[in-house]
Amino acid sequence: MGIIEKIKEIEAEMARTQKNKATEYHLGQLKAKIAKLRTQLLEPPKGTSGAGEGFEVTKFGHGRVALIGFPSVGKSTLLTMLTGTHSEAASYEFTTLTCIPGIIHYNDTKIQLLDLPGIIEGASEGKGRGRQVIAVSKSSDIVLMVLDASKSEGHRQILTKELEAVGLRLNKRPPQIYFKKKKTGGISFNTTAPLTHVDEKLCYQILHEYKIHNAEVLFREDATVDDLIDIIEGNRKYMKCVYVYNKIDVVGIDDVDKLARQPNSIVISCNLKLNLDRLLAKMWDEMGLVRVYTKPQGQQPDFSDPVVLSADRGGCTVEDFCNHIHRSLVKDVKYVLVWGTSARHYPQHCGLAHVLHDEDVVQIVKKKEKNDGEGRGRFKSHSTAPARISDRQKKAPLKN
Ligand SMILES: Nc1nc2c(ncn2[C@@H]2O[C@H](COP(=O)(O)OP(=O)(O)OP(=O)(O)O)[C@@H](O)[C@H]2O)c(=O)[nH]1
Ligand SMILES: [K+]
Ligand SMILES: [Mg+2]
Repeated sequence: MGIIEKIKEIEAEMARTQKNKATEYHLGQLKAKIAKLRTQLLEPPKGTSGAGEGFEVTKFGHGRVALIGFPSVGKSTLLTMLTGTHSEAASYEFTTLTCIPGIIHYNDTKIQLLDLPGIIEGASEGKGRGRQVIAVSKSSDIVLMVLDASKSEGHRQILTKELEAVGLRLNKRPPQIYFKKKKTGGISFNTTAPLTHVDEKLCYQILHEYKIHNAEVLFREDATVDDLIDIIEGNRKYMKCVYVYNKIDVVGIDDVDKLARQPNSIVISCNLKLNLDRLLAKMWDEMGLVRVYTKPQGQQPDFSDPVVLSADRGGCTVEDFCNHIHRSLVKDVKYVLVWGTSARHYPQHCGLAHVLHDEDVVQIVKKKEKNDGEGRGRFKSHSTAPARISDRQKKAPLKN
């Protein structure tokens, strides 16, 4: 029996089983069995990288965004509008068959946008080009789930389920469960919050299913069996997702209003060019990119050429900033001067661990270089509340 058949069989057994206190342990075990099989399913076939022909697109720019959605919701139309790269659009389904990259220039950063074939129910089990599409989505920083505003709301749930089945968790944070496998000592089960979904016995059973007999488990919140399985599997990817409802030109205003009020959602029309600027702003915000401008001593920073950092990709500390400029720079740094919202006063003397904010300005002071003392003077005299540098910059140049 193939893996998919095995999953189907267990799903059928779960559907047959009544949900109550007595069956709780059995159902938990079945969930773990399915999770194990799904992980097996994700392993790329031997001798391939998993992406497949037409899907191996080189990463480019400061971040990557994937367009995911049912066929003919307008993904390719949107890519063409936002990037200027042409991607074939037509009224028939499965017009797009490969991954088509385009570039969005926004806020002095470059974002790679990927158009993908439409996916359908069963994508996680390999229907259509589901597996390739999912592999590409996992490689991106955020997902834009494109939906047809005139079609069933159920599409969003179906797609979310398909992505969950392959280990993607949209707009969720990792469960607050500490888990560590041990060599000996048995299972130690602890909790710092009252649990209503999982008890010690259920936890043991799930671990047993994974053949884990020595481990430390600490629940820091009222997590579920699914959360526990996610932590044990350890291969989940937590991603931001913006729900993009396209084609609002063919929907009544009341329905548009309802969709627009849902969390993480934005309503657009490619045909009428409606709201595309708000979509870009939302996308950019969700990516959490941090632009840092370098200021050479005695000169103004170049505000058109930021170093772009990200908390999700590599981090946003002064050290990350230095490593971005040059790998060997960190060891020469004495301290840095920082202007911007991360600084308590201008300029603030900061060490390598200081966390930078978007639009901060940084001047590096190297170990052997003599500091002229100007920084310290300003440290005392300047107590203005930090503001975005780009706003301040228009009024007065930065000294140092
Ligand atoms: N009414 C309306 N139609 C749109 C809009 N955007 C795209 N379309 C139409 O929707 C159809 C499908 O567009 P595509 O861009 O090919 O959709 P897709 O999601 O890339 O489709 P596949 O590649 O087949 O998955 C085309 O006929 C578009 O002209 C819109 O804002 N409003
Ligand atoms: K289409
Ligand atoms: Mg398309």
